[in-house]
Amino acid sequence: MKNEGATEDAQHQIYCHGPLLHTVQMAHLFKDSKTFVDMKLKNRPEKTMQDFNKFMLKHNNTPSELEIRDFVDTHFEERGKEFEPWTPNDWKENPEFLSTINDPDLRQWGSDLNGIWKELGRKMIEDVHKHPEYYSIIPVDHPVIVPGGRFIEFYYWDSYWIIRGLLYSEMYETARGMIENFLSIVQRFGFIPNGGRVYYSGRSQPPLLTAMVKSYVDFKKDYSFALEALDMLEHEFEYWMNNHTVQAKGYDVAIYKDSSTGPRPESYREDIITSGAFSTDEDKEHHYSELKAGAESGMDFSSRWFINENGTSDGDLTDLKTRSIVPVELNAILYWNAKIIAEFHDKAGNKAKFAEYELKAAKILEAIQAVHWNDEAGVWLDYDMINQKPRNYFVPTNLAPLWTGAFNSSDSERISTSVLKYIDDLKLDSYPGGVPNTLAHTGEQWDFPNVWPPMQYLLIVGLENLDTPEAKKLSERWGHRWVKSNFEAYKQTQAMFEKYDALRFGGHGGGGEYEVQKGFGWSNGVIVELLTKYGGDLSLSNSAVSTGDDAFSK
Ligand SMILES: OC[C@H]1O[C@H](O[C@H]2O[C@H](CO)[C@@H](O)[C@H](O)[C@H]2O)[C@H](O)[C@@H](O)[C@@H]1O
Repeated sequence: MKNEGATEDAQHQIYCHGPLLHTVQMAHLFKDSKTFVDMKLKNRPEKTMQDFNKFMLKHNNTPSELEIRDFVDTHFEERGKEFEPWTPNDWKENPEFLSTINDPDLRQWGSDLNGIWKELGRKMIEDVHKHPEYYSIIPVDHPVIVPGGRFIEFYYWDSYWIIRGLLYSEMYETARGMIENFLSIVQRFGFIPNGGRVYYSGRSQPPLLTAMVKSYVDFKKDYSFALEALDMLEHEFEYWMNNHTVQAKGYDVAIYKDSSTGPRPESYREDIITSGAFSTDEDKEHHYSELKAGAESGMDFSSRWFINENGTSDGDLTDLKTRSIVPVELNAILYWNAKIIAEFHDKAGNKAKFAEYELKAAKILEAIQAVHWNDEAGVWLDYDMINQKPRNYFVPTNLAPLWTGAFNSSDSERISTSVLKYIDDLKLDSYPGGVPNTLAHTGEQWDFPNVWPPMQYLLIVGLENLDTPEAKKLSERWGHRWVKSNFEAYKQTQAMFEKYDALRFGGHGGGGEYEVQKGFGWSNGVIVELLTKYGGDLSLSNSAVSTGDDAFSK
């Protein structure tokens, strides 16, 4: 019988940490560091490690780049070997949402986006299930829709917007399969890794599985699925509450963090380079943890996570202090999870469990009010635990409680007035390409001028949830502008991008450590939903683009 522990250990020594990973990644054989950790092994992991040890001995521990390339060629297959061609069974040429779109060009675009689901589908070959140790991919039973480009596996938070898009496209079986994969992953790992690779298994991403189940259940009116999922949803919720909470201002609040050691395997060289600013191994290790916590937030990377010596957000990656910042949206999402779990228990008639989760939600809401709400700014703010003060910097997530319902609806009028004033003061409505993620120009991809689809969605839905005429009007304006700007980019390039440019109507984003990616899962999901929402009255002929002059009613 094979020693499974030793096999897993060897697999992790190749894909997650150790001298083989270090040697190959530092040789810079591939333009994108992620390429190597996605490659399949030609031999069992133990044999690969034995060969590597002999190889290092033979070359006196200093092999040349050519020799390392030769080692990789003889021991690894090119990336992508884990998948087989797949067309989703439930793909429909003409889902209902298309017929609700009046403008013919927008309708054609909606149809193109519906077609892209087929290109983004990935099904694993049987061998992955039989011999998972040869791969870095995490085996799952059902096919998935991936973000696209370099991202050829599932990503946790991306899947929320992808699944909603699939539901609007009536691809119920694919959407449900993706959720079932996640439920089985919670069973196996206790939580959901950042993405579908073993090298992502020290961290997660914003916990949106419960909201995915809620979306599915609302679309299909199928509460039985919610009840089947309940155990695992509770399990994931408890994972976050038990492993990711700290005390701030006397309240239990959640933060992003990571449980592994060393650089990110998929960006190994990049992390070694930035860690050069630190002299001790301990400081380097802290830096890696901050980077991985940033990746867990999904906003990798952003000045949002910088705290410099003066307690401000000016700086660079060496100032990352992700683990010392209490993020608004994470707590707002956990509140949402508790409320949804309570609702599912209520449906199931579990009175005690319903009350238990209502209480958990109420406690989180209290913490959000006390730690994040800021009267002076008029919105919620992240909290700096080092300097024990709020971080008054713009991020769309400052409005996250509106999206997840983590506010008292009886306060809507008051919140609406202050949030709209905040938006006005910061001139957030003045950007032709959408609301930027921050107002800081750092060159990092989650900073100015990049605009991210999930964050536009958060703002549009959040303002709408405020349910005041002014907030709803702005929500619709931003929704229309987002659709038109994405359409313009698509018209010019025939592509959907992972991020866009606030400064250019129809411009795509850039910056950060990898090239801007096309595809793109969450971008398509958001537009399919917005086309369904606005398609009846949205017209391209009236395509004047606001630069803020006709901003929401003042
Ligand atoms: O390889 C660098 C990083 O890439 C991922 O992050 C970015 O893409 C993800 C997929 O679209 C998205 O979920 C994330 O918000 C983006 O910043 C990956 O998630 C990171 O862990 C990885 O280090």
